[in-house]
Amino acid sequence: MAASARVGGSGLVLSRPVTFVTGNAKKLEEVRTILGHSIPFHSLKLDLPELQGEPDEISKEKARLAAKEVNGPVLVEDTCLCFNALKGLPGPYIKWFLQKIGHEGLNNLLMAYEDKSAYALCVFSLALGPEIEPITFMGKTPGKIVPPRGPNDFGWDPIFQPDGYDQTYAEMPKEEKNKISHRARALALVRSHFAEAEYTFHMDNSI
Ligand SMILES: O=P(O)(O)OP(=O)(O)OP(=O)(O)OC[C@H]1O[C@@H](n2cnc3c(O)ncnc32)[C@H](O)[C@@H]1O
Ligand SMILES: [Mg+2]
Repeated sequence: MAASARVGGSGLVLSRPVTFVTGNAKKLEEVRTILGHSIPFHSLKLDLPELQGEPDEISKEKARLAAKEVNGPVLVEDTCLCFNALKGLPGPYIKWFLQKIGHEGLNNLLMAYEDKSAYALCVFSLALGPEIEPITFMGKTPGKIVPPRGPNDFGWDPIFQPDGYDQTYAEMPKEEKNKISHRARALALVRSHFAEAEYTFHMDNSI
């Protein structure tokens, strides 16, 4: 199946709609809610390798790998939770830290420091095809790390309290999180990009 992109009348014409590739059902749920019908996309559940490096490079490489797998336009995202006292760590390695030491262990990492401030960072990368250099979009929400409060249904939500709120991500209504989250901020940029680029998506594989 050929996947290609070419410049059309007002913007790039793509061989098919964008596929959002993630192994995380909660991410997908938030992306669907935040984007609504503003960008047409499919989703594909695929566990891509957990890469190392700077957040934007990890996200770009993830997009390159996903575009090869899908052989077409893809959107991926990588989320980091960065502690200022630890110079940005665990950052992109938060998944393993959370899995191994949990909410309590993450709080304990900051025990020796007065500074409990942190930020949630979301980096989306859009690759229009396997041979096309990905473009990245970053969203950041500052806050602090607190002992867990609220339902434990999405990652580190119970221990992240965004600045200006007395609730953690887990305690606040989903609509509220989706207004101010790292993911919502990054997706606002993705949406502006799509609005400006005026891509046309074809279901026809022959272009
Ligand atoms: O397939 P992908 O998209 O990579 O999904 P993932 O679960 O592996 O996600 P990441 O590699 O981006 O790792 C981020 C970790 O942070 C968690 N996470 C991501 N977004 C979150 C959010 O908005 N709130 C709380 N936890 C989040 C997620 O469950 C992971 O443990
Ligand atoms: Mg991952």
